[in-house]
Amino acid sequence: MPSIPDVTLNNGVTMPQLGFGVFQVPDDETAQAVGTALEAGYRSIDTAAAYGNERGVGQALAASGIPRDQLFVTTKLWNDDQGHDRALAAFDASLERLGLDRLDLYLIHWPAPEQDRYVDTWRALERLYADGRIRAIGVSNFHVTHLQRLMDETGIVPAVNQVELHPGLPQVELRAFHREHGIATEAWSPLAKGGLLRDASLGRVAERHHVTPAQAVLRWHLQLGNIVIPKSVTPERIRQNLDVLDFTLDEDDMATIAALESDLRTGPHPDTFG
Ligand SMILES: NC(=O)C1=CN([C@@H]2O[C@H](COP(=O)(O)OP(=O)(O)OC[C@H]3O[C@@H](n4cnc5c(N)ncnc54)[C@H](OP(=O)(O)O)[C@@H]3O)[C@@H](O)[C@H]2O)C=CC1
Ligand SMILES: O=C(O)C(=O)[C@@H](O)[C@H](O)C(=O)CO
Repeated sequence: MPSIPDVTLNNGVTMPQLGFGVFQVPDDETAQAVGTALEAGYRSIDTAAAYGNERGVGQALAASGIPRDQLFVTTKLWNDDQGHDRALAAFDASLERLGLDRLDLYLIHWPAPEQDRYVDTWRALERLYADGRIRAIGVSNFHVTHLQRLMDETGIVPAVNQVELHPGLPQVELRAFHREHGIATEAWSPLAKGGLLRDASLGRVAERHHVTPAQAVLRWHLQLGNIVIPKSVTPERIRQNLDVLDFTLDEDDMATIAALESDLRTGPHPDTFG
């Protein structure tokens, strides 16, 4: 199987374009799922303090025997821990649960605009970055207004914005803003939580390439330049979602998948959540 391509972030750090997400995987099942993913070839793992499974992720990383510099670990700061000092403490707690002394990517999970603390929180992440405790810092679920404010008030451009993104919600304008400012786009729920996979037109694209609908959707993301972190607890699907590197969708295929746009949101709205 070809190797997973890297994306170079705006500070020069490289991140695998295809990783493994663990939302809603219970902590005591996480080590097994992440272990299967690492065995299959994934090297990037996406978790969050809010998922309650950082310990399970850490156990799998430790058990894998894979050298630390070949792994890319992301976790996220939960909304209750926003604010400068709380963020510093939350970071220490996440690292302790993960069993790591350094993180690859730390994200503010949601802007939680009603709290109005994401700029202060961002300054804490900048400090952790300056101290060499995180290789890259970014945000999640930020819209253009939130990104613009961070950049205006701090001058530091996030390396990554992880947002809900799939054919039903392709985030065309946000992706254009990211491109303009050198922010990498990371797609959460890249499979729309499984919701679009029975679509007939998607099925025809998949059939043409002898792949599954999920593989066609992941390939669509990769060709758009998105970083993806599909989640599965099913070993066969974990392996299948990685096997998307040796076929290419043509323009018609890409357009067919793009036509699934329907303003579909599977998660909360960033302007009102948190
Ligand atoms: N920053 C944020 O706010 C958010 C971040 N995320 C991150 O993004 C990751 C992925 O998003 P998530 O919401 O989990 O949803 P996904 O879009 O990755 O879909 C996961 C669902 O699709 C199923 N599935 C996976 N692979 C296949 C396949 N090949 N064929 C058919 N069905 C499949 C899974 O089932 P099964 O497991 O039973 O195999 C599961 O039900 C999360 O795990 C998390 O890391 C997610 C939500 C919000
Ligand atoms: O999975 C995540 O990372 C999320 O932030 C969301 O799932 C979010 O917590 C949510 O769906 C709350 O209802």
